[in-house]
Amino acid sequence: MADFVQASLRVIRASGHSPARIYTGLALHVAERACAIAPYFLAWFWLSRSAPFGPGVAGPWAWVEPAAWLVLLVLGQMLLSYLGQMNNFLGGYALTIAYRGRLIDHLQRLPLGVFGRQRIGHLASVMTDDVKRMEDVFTHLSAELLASISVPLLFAAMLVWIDWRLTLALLATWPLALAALNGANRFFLARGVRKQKLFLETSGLIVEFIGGLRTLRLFHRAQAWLQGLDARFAQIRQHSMGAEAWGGGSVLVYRIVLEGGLLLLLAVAGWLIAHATLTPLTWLLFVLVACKVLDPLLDAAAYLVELRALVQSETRLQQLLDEPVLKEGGRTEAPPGFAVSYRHVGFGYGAQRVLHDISFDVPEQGVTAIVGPSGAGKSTLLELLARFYDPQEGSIALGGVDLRALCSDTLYRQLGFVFQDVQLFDGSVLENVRVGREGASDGEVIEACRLACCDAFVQRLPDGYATRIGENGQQLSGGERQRLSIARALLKDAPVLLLDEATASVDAQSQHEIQQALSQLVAGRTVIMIAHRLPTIRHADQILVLDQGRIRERGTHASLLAQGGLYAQLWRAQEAMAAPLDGA
Ligand SMILES: Nc1ncnc2c1ncn2[C@@H]1O[C@H](COP(=O)(O)OP(=O)(O)OP(=O)(O)O)[C@@H](O)[C@H]1O
Repeated sequence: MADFVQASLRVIRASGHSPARIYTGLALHVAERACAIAPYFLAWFWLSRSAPFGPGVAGPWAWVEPAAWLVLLVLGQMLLSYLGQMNNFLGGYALTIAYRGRLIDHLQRLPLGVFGRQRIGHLASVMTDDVKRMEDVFTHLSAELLASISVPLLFAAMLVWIDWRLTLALLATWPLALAALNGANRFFLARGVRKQKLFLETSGLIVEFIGGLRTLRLFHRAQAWLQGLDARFAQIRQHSMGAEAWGGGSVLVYRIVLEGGLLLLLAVAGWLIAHATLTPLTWLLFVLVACKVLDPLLDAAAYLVELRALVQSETRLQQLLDEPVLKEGGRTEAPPGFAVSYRHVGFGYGAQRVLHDISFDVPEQGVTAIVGPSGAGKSTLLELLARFYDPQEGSIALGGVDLRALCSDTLYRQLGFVFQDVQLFDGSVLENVRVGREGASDGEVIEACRLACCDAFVQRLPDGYATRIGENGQQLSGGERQRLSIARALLKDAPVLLLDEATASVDAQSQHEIQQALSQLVAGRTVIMIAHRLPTIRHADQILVLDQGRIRERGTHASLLAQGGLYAQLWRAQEAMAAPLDGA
């Protein structure tokens, strides 16, 4: 319970929204519950004052006052219930909207490197399922839980006043029952963490399975994956059954101990009646009320599952909120120039060191190409310039200004990107290219597409530039997607261009068209490009050869060939691969 309260308070704090409305709703719910139980005590009170139980004589109109009170209580209960619910709904939704806004804002400020593919399934689950759970808690569960707890407490307060001995008998088993419930809670919480982890891993696998189904089926691996998923489900089932068997036992103990209070009550009442110290009316009241007191407490055990889920969801959301955001620099004006310099840059993913002591300069409007074997750290080197991450050692400057001093919007305004992994959205071609520059006219977008050699294939689409291209542009070929991303970059017209050449994976005609589009794009810009096909960078001003995270060689194409080192080896290897094809 303490975990639940702390988790709820953390959510309230994180949302930055006033919880006044929720508290009002909860207070109204308690008042509503008080109206619901009041008739028992009023009946006891009137009956104990009048015949045959009390000294008074019931007149013909004696029912009028109790009836009026009853009507008043029912009306009050209805009104309080309505107002309580409204306050809880409105307050709960407003708070969770603010909380979700805070999470989205936080996500937006995380370093771009955090959104690696492996995290998308996890993030999607956290941002939908876990936030939805918070919404349910603040709009429904908290009120129901408070009602479950407040009813027994209100009853107990009244019963103590009527007969403390019977009340004591009724309450005597509560501490033991609560201890059993607490034990069950701790047990479920510990098991639940592992179960949730299994769930999250499994949903990540399902996302990956659906995303990669085409490849898996083509390679006849779908069945093997399904077996892997089945094994995961079996693990979850086994884990859940273990948890239910043991945890369910504790809940059963809680219920038995709680209901044992009824037996104790009857025994004490019998003893008191035998000693003539208890009126039959008070005995009747306690017997009637005892079940009403216990019912909500028994219900409270059922909320245990939801409380546990809430605590776990909140933990995951808090972990997300605890992820360090990208430190924003204060400088909002563009740097005075667009030369790039890396100084003693070192970087690693966790314990794995990927870049070591990297220093180089990219002159303004010059083309610097990065080549090297797979896994050498080329993409990482480029991503550091876009602040996907900050270097752990050394610094990177644009126009002489350290990237960390620049506001990220200012930095991104100076950078154009053409990466291998082109992200397209389920909108029209026009909308997708316009992502490059908000507010660009249709004419400007079409002109950029024309320069990027997109016009011909776009015209062939059913509705031309208005054609919707499906989620992530699945209706387009790799080369077409690539050219749309070049059109975007052309439209953005940023002075610095980061290019991850992807022509290796497309056919010769597409390669030619992409090359043509790129030559439009690189003109007059500071360019850093990762090159996979060495012929495309023969004319680069500078070529850096990266190997195992270190710059092994640097120079022009001719000077590197003359050196006869790694670059010359790579060149010869590519020539040898191309030769049979050229000869064919
Ligand atoms: N997000 C990440 N988390 C952990 N390790 C990563 C991540 N991205 C890359 N790596 C690792 O860092 C090393 C360098 O990767 P990087 O993608 O920078 O190399 P690369 O030279 O661009 O390779 P390629 O030419 O195959 O794309 C590799 O060992 C890779 O496994």
